[in-house]
Amino acid sequence: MPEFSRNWPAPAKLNLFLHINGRREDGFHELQSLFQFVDHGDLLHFAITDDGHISLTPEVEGVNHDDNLIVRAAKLLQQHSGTHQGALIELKKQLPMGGGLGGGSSDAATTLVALNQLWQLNLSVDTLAELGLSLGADVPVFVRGLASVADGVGEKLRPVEVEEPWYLVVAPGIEVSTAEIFGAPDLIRDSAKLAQPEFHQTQWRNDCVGAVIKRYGQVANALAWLIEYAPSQMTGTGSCIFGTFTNQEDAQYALAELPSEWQGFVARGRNRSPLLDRTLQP
Ligand SMILES: C[C@](O)(CO)[C@H](O)COP(=O)(O)OP(=O)(O)OC[C@H]1O[C@@H](n2ccc(N)nc2=O)[C@H](O)[C@@H]1O
Ligand SMILES: Nc1ncnc2c1ncn2[C@@H]1O[C@H](COP(=O)(O)OP(=O)(O)OP(=O)(O)O)[C@@H](O)[C@H]1O
Repeated sequence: MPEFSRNWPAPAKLNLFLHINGRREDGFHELQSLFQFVDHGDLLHFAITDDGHISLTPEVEGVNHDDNLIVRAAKLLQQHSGTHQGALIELKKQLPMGGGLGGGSSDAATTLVALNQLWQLNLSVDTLAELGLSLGADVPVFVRGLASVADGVGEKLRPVEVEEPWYLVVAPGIEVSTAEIFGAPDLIRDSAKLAQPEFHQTQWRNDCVGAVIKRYGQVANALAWLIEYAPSQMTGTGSCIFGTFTNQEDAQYALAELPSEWQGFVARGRNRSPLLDRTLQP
């Protein structure tokens, strides 16, 4: 049996705010968003081989092997570096998919960072982030591992230090189509650009939430429930929502009351991702 390098974290992200400032000619939206990580996510294990083959177990339900962002990230790294090494990859999927937690993007970033180290490629973080961008808009922030304000169409990142509260994340059990929400005629897309939006906490909001709750009743119901316990918001284009708590006990208390039709977890906000911490370990 090949030896596995275990427990590479692929944490979830939350968009603490998502302000949409305009729509470009090509249909993409100018936005400002604050990304923070949490200490909960998927876990990946890697064993290095010398046959060039990439395998992933178990398969992710509903995603073809070659479409999986983990496999695509590994193959992209092979192509870019010219290495003949391969990898057996095990995935412990814990994050709900299509929920705005960025699980697929985070898995891809962790694969890039871990294989760069294990294949001894010595590619820079800038190079890995650039490769990651070709896989998805949210991959670079996971590669860099620092809470950041994104600007432009999400590609410009500026690291920031913000509070690290406890969150109760609730998954209403449905997938929201990002393209549908960005295409919605009623989407708010004229928010003012703020010079340093992280300083204006009272103005933090998600401009997509109105368009989402109008179309997805489960998100509206979950938000109405959570807001009774804590200030609550949606992440990305949903469907997941999060309540912000000053301590773990209160978040756990609310989780214990969660209606059985929804899933949820309690996690701590992190300005430095668990992946960044892991890269410093053997
Ligand atoms: C908005 C965020 O949820 C913030 O975390 C993400 O950046 C969305 O990332 P994602 O789910 O990987 O979505 P992408 O595959 O990049 O984009 C899906 C679709 O959303 C729309 N889209 C996305 C980003 C953006 N700045 N403007 C857009 O209009 C486009 O129609 C695009 O085709
Ligand atoms: N390893 C993977 N894990 C999850 N989804 C994957 C993976 N590889 C490919 N996908 C595809 O990516 C889609 C989006 O998954 P993901 O969990 O990243 O969504 P999300 O949390 O809504 O992300 P975002 O916040 O970027 O919108 C899935 O529906 C699935 O088809």
